[in-house]
Amino acid sequence: MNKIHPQAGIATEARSVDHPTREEAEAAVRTLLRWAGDDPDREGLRDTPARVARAYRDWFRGYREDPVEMLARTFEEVEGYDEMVVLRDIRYESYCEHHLAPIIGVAHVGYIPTDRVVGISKLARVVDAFAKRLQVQEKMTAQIANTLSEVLRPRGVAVVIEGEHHCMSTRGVHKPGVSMVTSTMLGEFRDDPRTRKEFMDIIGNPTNRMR
Ligand SMILES: Nc1nc2c(ncn2[C@@H]2O[C@H](COP(=O)(O)OP(=O)(O)OP(=O)(O)O)[C@@H](O)[C@H]2O)c(=O)[nH]1
Ligand SMILES: [Zn+2]
Repeated sequence: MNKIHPQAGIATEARSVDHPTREEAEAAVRTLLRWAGDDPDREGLRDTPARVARAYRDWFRGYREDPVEMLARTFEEVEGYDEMVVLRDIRYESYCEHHLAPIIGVAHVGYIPTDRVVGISKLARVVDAFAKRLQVQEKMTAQIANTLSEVLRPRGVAVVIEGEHHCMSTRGVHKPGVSMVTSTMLGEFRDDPRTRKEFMDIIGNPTNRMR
């Protein structure tokens, strides 16, 4: 079951799974090494299952992070600042849930505060908390926007994500340099075309940004 945060009704954790032991995880890596056509007992590969198990803890650390808690501390003394706040070009590394291949790109996050703002590093932390999981880009975009909207209760939230999917560039259709662009606009960003345009002007033209 997902852990539902009481404050916001947001699913903040992946489904709790029957967590394997480290030995089981390493055995699975040995199997994949054999599947690749190599010998897991040769010297160079002997420590690889342990390394991969450790790497998975890093690549998928988002399952152990709570984006709602990250947004808990806010600041009210902003002299009535009520214009758009934008953090652009937040580099992220995520993983395609279909092939386990990297999705690498940048996220742009904007919101219009009501009476309180959040530390800007927290916006980047929320991006990472969702990125460091197995993802579909559309879902990641919506999760980031919905979390900011439900926790901060701002007048609007905009999230644009660009991603190069390595499952498309290094295998399958083999199309390097293609970027997928997704967006979720909520509140004033969705309702007011001028607000949306101001945000899009601030983040600029996505073309070539990732290269
Ligand atoms: N919409 C969307 N599609 C994705 C994302 N990541 C990967 N995909 C696509 O998911 C699809 C999975 O298609 P399948 O036909 O089941 O898998 P496949 O046979 O490996 O497909 P190919 O990649 O075309 O070789 C592929 O078209 C991927 O390009 C994503 O974040 N969003
Ligand atoms: Zn993929």
